[in-house]
Amino acid sequence: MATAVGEHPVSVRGLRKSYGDWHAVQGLDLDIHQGEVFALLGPNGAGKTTTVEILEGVRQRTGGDVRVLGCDPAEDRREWRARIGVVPQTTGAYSDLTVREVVEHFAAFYPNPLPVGQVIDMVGLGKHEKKQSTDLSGGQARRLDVAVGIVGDPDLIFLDEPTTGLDPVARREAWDLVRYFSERGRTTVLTTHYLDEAEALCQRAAVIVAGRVVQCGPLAEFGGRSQTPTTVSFRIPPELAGRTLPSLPPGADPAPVGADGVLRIGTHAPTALLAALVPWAHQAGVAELPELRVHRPTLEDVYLELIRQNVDGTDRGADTSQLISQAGTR
Ligand SMILES: Nc1ncnc2c1ncn2[C@@H]1O[C@H](COP(=O)(O)OP(=O)(O)OP(=O)(O)O)[C@@H](O)[C@H]1O
Repeated sequence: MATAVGEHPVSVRGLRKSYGDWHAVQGLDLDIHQGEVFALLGPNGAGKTTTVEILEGVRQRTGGDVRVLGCDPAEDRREWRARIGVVPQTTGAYSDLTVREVVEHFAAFYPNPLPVGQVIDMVGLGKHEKKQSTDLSGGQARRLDVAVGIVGDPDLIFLDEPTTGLDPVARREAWDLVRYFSERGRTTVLTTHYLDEAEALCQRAAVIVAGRVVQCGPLAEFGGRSQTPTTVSFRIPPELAGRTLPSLPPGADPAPVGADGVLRIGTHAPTALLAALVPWAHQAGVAELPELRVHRPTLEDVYLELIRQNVDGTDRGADTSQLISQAGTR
């Protein structure tokens, strides 16, 4: 029952899922390591929830091999299920129970649940524990979903867009909760459209497009981010207009100045580049370079580029530009 030594908590090979003639997941491979917070990223309709629900044993797969905590999730076993926590994408309906009653009800399914009061406090519902769950606001109801997902003190937690609808403070609290489990060696699979969330919490991520993994690895290296040049840019002031640039560090690559009057220089040595530009500007009487920016590619930059390269009509009926504009905005 325990995950064998050397075995990943989640291991997927050639996963396929079809809904009729629609192939939502088309040969997906994935390994999620023990103790990591792993992000599943991708545009709407890419197959993330389908994949996660197959891993949770909620949906049946069409093909491929799946191991979760050493078991095939299609063979639903009570002890296996007790080791998994799930926060689904949609908010649960908990009928006429108070917050405390809901959490107590779910705690009873697990052999070693966390103390109910502690869980309610952890999700920030301490003040509302006597409230009917049906009377909670959208964000409070989402916190209750998280409480239900973690009360069993799971070894592996699936969080499907857990912070959608939460206010910024509640989002940070939810992040702390993920860190709490991570520090206790638990494994978390986080599906999110918030790239700042992925960057704040996750060591590694996979981007899924049209049911396939198009990129998987450490977020810091995504899309060759660590090797991509930095761009130094500034608006050219009248004093520098028409002047020849100073001698720049090797590899610096100034782009032709466009109609916006901004000079952009790609470089792997931004500090050396600035060290050349600053005395050059001072000599011309320019103490401050207007709108000076040093821009390293963000996760969002590389993500959008990945989607641009790989989108092939992921959402039925959606055109490509719509998919790109959805990416990272939800
Ligand atoms: N029960 C179903 N019957 C038919 N098609 C489905 C069903 N569930 C999902 N799909 C389709 O499978 C594709 C993948 O859906 P899925 O919910 O896995 O995407 P997702 O990546 O989680 O999207 P989102 O980011 O919008 O939550 C979509 O095109 C969706 O319409």
